[in-house]
Amino acid sequence: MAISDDLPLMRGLSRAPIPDAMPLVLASGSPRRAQLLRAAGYEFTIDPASDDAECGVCSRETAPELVARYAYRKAESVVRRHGRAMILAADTVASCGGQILGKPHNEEHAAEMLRTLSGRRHDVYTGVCLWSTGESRCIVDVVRTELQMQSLSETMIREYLDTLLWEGKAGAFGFQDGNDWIEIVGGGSESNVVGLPMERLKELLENFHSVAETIDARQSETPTSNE
Ligand SMILES: Cc1cn([C@H]2C[C@H](O)[C@@H](COP(=O)(O)OP(=O)(O)OP(=O)(O)O)O2)c(=O)[nH]c1=O
Repeated sequence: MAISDDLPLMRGLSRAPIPDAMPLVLASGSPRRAQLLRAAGYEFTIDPASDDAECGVCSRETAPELVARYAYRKAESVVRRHGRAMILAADTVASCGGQILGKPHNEEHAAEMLRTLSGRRHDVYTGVCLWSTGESRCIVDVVRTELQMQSLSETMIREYLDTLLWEGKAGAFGFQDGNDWIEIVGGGSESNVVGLPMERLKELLENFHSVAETIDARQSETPTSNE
């Protein structure tokens, strides 16, 4: 098994201009999101969202609703620190059999998640929020990618846990980790699985002026996604 956390070459890594040539700010501490943006040719600065942007789980929330809400909250948590800028935030979870799998708290939690995913179809959802501070307008969108995990033995799970590659990854598994345990079903977005749907991001930037909503009208709620 490879033990590199570098991203493999991915499809769909091209950039769109930032509306009104605003400076782009990535409100994320995820190394994968920064790597994807760099690989696509974006110039940006990084200002990670507050940790408390991810607290407060609503028990009846679906995975797409959760990632939309968290992406919005992450963007909101950095907005006041910036003048005229386009803020980009995202949140990623896996969803399997009705369970939402976020980042594991520890090794045993990671082992449980891998046992849940073993041999099963599941989805990875990433919520993306683009927030233009200048006009106080934002857009939140969610992309789903369907995946198939092969059956994992306890030995495979323990060996993977020993690499520590599960740390900080939703569902305790990195699609990019260099083994062939997991496959995308039906040609979905690879970059979405790794934390930022680059194809959708480009579309959102290209259409920002026609799709973004004013922040006041939203009253801090996030839209329900169709995904
Ligand atoms: C499913 C999957 C997720 N991930 C990562 C992407 C995200 O970094 C992470 C999910 O956690 P997030 O909470 O979405 O993001 P983060 O905590 O890393 O960063 P921030 O909140 O500052 O934006 O899981 C992979 O790297 N590979 C995968 O295959």
